[in-house]
Amino acid sequence: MSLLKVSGLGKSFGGVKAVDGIHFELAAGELLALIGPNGAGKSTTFNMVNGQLPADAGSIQLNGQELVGRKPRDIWRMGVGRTFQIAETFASLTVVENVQMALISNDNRLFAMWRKAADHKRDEALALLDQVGMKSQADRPCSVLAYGDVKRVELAIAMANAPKLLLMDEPTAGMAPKERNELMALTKQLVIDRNMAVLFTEHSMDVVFAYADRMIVLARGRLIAEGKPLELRDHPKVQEVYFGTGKTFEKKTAAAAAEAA
Ligand SMILES: Nc1ncnc2c1ncn2[C@@H]1O[C@H](COP(=O)(O)OP(=O)(O)OP(=O)(O)O)[C@@H](O)[C@H]1O
Repeated sequence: MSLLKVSGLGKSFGGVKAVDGIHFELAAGELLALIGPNGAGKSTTFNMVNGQLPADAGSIQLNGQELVGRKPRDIWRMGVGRTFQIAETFASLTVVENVQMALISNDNRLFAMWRKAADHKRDEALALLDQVGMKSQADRPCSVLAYGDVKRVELAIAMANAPKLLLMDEPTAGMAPKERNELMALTKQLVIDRNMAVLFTEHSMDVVFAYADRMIVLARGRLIAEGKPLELRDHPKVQEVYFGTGKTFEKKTAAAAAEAA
């Protein structure tokens, strides 16, 4: 059975059908890219999956349990996580303190306890940092980290809730190609090690082709294609929606095709 099953999902804003009856599934251990040009409905879909936006129509099931109609906090407790950027106020905390905060909040402990409990969950936080390669920088303030390292800490924070499904909205935005590849390779490793599913939006086709197990393509709220990235590369509808946006897929050269075979 799929971990996530989305059927007939729809949302309109005034007369605009932002998401128009889409269906897709996602299995544990899978990285699924959600792509599409600006205004295609990607953010609206994300916001319905984690409960920030109520759906007008359709169903979103996690392990057979309906998410539509539930509050974001309940959906988070059921195992749907989301990466959030470390807020400015948290930049003053150290790397390990940021992860401890996430663990404490997951335990529903009062924030007020924090000051008295600086060691609380430290070992657990260090174990999470180890998984993202940031244990050695645990006691540095987040404010001094390189951008790629901040992204790793954000991943560790998202892991504190042990999500079954992690939503990542443009995880590699603003990153240089090397950092981008490192972050996605790490994400893929976490997906495998934890048998977790990831749904991510991405503007870089290089990232999608290199790391996504499957991709779904939205255009004007409709799902126009679904499949393995390299199989969809030359799909006429996918070519069409990207045409003129500067993000057209390049046709594979004979040499590249031979290399991939
Ligand atoms: N709160 C809102 N109120 C009114 N219209 C909205 C709202 N949110 C989204 N829309 C409209 O719904 C459509 C889909 O928007 P959405 O943000 O989901 O697209 P997207 O694929 O995430 O785009 P981008 O890549 O630019 O972030 C667009 O036409 C957008 O203008």
